[in-house]
Amino acid sequence: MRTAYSVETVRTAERELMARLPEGALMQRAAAGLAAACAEVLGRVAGRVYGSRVVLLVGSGDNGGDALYAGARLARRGAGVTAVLLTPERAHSGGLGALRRAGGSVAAAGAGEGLIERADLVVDGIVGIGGKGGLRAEAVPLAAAARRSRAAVVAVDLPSGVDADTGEVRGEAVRADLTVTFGTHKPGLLIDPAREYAGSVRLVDIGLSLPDDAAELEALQHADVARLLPVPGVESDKYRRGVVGVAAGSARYPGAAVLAVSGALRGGAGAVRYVGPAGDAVIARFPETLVSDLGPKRAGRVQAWVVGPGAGDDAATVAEVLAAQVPVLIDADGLRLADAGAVRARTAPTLMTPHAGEAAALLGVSREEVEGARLASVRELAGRYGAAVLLKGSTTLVAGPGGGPVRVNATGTSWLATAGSGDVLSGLVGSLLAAGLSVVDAGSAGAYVHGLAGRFAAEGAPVGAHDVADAVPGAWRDVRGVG
Ligand SMILES: NC(=O)C1=CN([C@@H]2O[C@H](COP(=O)(O)OP(=O)(O)OC[C@H]3O[C@@H](n4cnc5c(N)ncnc54)[C@H](O)[C@@H]3O)[C@@H](O)[C@H]2O)[C@@H](O)CC1
Ligand SMILES: Nc1ncnc2c1ncn2[C@@H]1O[C@H](COP(=O)(O)OP(=O)(O)O)[C@@H](O)[C@H]1O
Ligand SMILES: [K+]
Repeated sequence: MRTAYSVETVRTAERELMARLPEGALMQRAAAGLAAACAEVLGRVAGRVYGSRVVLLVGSGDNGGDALYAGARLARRGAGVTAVLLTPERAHSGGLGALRRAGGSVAAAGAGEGLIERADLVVDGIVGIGGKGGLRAEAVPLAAAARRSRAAVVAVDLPSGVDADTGEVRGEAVRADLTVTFGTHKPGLLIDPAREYAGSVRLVDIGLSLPDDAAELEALQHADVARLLPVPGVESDKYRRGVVGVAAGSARYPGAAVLAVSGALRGGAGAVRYVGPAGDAVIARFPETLVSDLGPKRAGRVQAWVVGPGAGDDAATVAEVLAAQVPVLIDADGLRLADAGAVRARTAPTLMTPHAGEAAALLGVSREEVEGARLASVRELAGRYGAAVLLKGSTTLVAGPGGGPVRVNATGTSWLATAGSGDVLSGLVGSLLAAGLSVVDAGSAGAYVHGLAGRFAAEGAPVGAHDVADAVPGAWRDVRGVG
């Protein structure tokens, strides 16, 4: 499991560690890791460190100090290192001394942009976890020059200008090819839009110890998901594996029912029960489905329900499903049709799976506001509804009903932005619920497998939602390391 911690938690852990170490030791650890990563990048872009051109963008805090000490290490290996100081009177004095002693120099006022244009590597040490808001005016032209330049950009701890705790980007920020972060991931490195600014992320261990229960974010990895995915035992039968009910589709949108069932059949439940007006279309495509036209209450036992994909205006079915004493996943039209009081009153677990537009409608804000503040939005929805919430998008977030770390999933690909792929996800996750996973585990493991399936199906070319469903077994095998 990959975890990310808030700035406050990082600061506390840093203080504790610093009290036990000689002064400056932590910064030296950070600088050593940063310099090693920069040397690798220089090997790729300039062929070697010796003789390469490195520009350090140095702000007024310790983030700039890291950049200066790393720059000193590169200068000792023969790189031509020049520091551009954003506030010369407040630059880290120890780091500046080290850089000068190693043969590095400080740029003359106004020379920054020209230097960046000719550089092989730009090291962004403008601001790290001490940053507030977007880049300040004096840093904006430098960030723009770095973007124009053919130089590689390595961000120190965080791309300057992004919010470490939320992933929000208000105003200008540095766009990095690589971010070298210290001690732990910060939430902003894992959540869009900031995640995109970070490029790839490398974690340098500086010896911080962080409490397991204080993580802000958790990102499942293959091994975590492999442990969660249900696998039938020798004594299993279809009922013991769980039956998932799918109440979806309408005369207008029969395809949503077919796609939700296609996901459900690949999600680990022993049987899929379909309820709704698209039974013929479902059976034609998936004859193994148990189809009923009696409505959710009389359709027979299920261990979990999925309601809402393509449901049109069928509020009665949504209400009937919400009255069931089993886990319920509410998606798409179901989110609009569900009575908020009925959702809050449920005693069995509930998982809501909006995309940003649906989340915006539920919260009464704009889509852009949700996309700009995903973490706050998913937590707010979970709190309001007393339900788990899976917010879809480029990084999918899953918040539990009672707080705790939010799960983040980044296995997806933008090729998944295709009509109906969310219906496949809802069926898949519903099936995992029926198999007995908790709402947060089902949502995050389902999003993981679905994202991977999207990648496998697309491989760089457009796909339809049914291709994603077809790729789920391959993703599942990949996660389990079989086949
Ligand atoms: N505390 C420690 O022991 C360690 C800290 N490390 C580094 O130290 C950083 C934190 O250092 P600081 O607490 O000094 O904080 P930063 O260096 O992140 O930033 C603080 C400074 O930036 C200015 N600033 C704030 N917002 C700005 C903005 N939007 N644009 C431009 N300037 C802005 C502030 O006026 C302040 O002077 C970490 O991100 C990491 O890089 C590492 O060396 C590891 C060890
Ligand atoms: N840019 C993106 N990058 C990665 N995944 C994405 C992106 N856009 C959408 N997705 C994923 O694709 C799926 C789309 O679901 P949704 O928006 O509900 O579509 P639909 O309602 O058409 O089924 C979700 O799993 C979502 O996380
Ligand atoms: K930085």
